[in-house]
Amino acid sequence: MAARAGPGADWLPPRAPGGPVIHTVEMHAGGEPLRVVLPGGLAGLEAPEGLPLLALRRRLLASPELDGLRRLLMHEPRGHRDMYGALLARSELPEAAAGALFVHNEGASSMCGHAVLCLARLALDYGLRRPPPAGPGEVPVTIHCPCGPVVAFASWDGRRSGSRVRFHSVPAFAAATDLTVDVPGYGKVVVDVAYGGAFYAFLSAERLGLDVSSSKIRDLVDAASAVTEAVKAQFKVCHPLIKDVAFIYGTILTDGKDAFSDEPTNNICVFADAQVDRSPTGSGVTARIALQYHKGLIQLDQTRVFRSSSTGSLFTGKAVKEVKCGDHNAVIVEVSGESFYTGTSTFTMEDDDPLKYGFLLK
Ligand SMILES: O=C(O)[C@H]1NCC[C@@H]1O
Repeated sequence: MAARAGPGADWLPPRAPGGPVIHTVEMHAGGEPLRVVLPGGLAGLEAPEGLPLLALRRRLLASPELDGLRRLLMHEPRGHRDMYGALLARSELPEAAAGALFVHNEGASSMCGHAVLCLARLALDYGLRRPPPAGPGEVPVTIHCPCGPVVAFASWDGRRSGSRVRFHSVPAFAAATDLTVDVPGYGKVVVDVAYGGAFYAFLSAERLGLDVSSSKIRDLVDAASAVTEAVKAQFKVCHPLIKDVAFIYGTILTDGKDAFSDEPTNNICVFADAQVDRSPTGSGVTARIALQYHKGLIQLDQTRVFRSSSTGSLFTGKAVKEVKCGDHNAVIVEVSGESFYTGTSTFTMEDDDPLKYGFLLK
């Protein structure tokens, strides 16, 4: 038999009869990966006509089979502890190019800004959003996220999308400020809690005796994870409109530079199961801007630059409109950044593989 040179009819390896064959598009934004499964690409995740996205997310979280496929895609050997994914499905919102279920090493999140920066491009390039007949220009692309519809704006040159993308967040707000929590190993710690499509605890790393730019990632991850667990245990988070998003997703350690400046401010986001964002974290930038606006540290349309302390990648953020979210004074935040394609993959599995649904090193 001639050696196989590349994809063709017989390229797939021996695999479980009737087992999954999952095609993905691989992207990143600011270094944070995104493994995308297009609508219909994951058996069992089809969204019947009109099924609300949040119901589909609940089904994903409750189904051992679907969670097994999440682990197959996210965990080793096909992924790794810090892999991130978007499982796309039909949305009940007619204006949405797709519904997005964001998955990571532990489960599913409510918002993912770096993913929206990727998905706006993919929607145009893969036909989920028809490009404008008018030809080149900036194109609005609505991605239906668990936190709500997010409108992104991607450039289109008539043939393909461009790498720079921006999006307008869902209403973002400060949920608590100067909250004291007791963090095992660190004592009493003062944090803020804010929502940018997902709830995060915020504090400067120096409050934990660390430096967000020079401390070891391991030390930052351990400290941030301890803060997350403490806030989860000591603060009841709630969202006025969507109960599914009412959970502390992670902790963002900052350089403490919250007052407006033209200089970038550094942060690192630790979320899910000690997972580290390589990007500045789009939903985290959204929540940080909302917090800074709440504290009167920035004005509308003042752009700030956010740098990921893990890779140095940059996103920008600015509050563009005051809104209400229940009783909260909230803002719509515009986040911008660049996303890129890194390839495609096809994943299969063999029935007798004892690690067929993946594993994570502790
Ligand atoms: O950019 C973001 O918002 C996402 N990146 C990984 C963690 C967050 O969901």
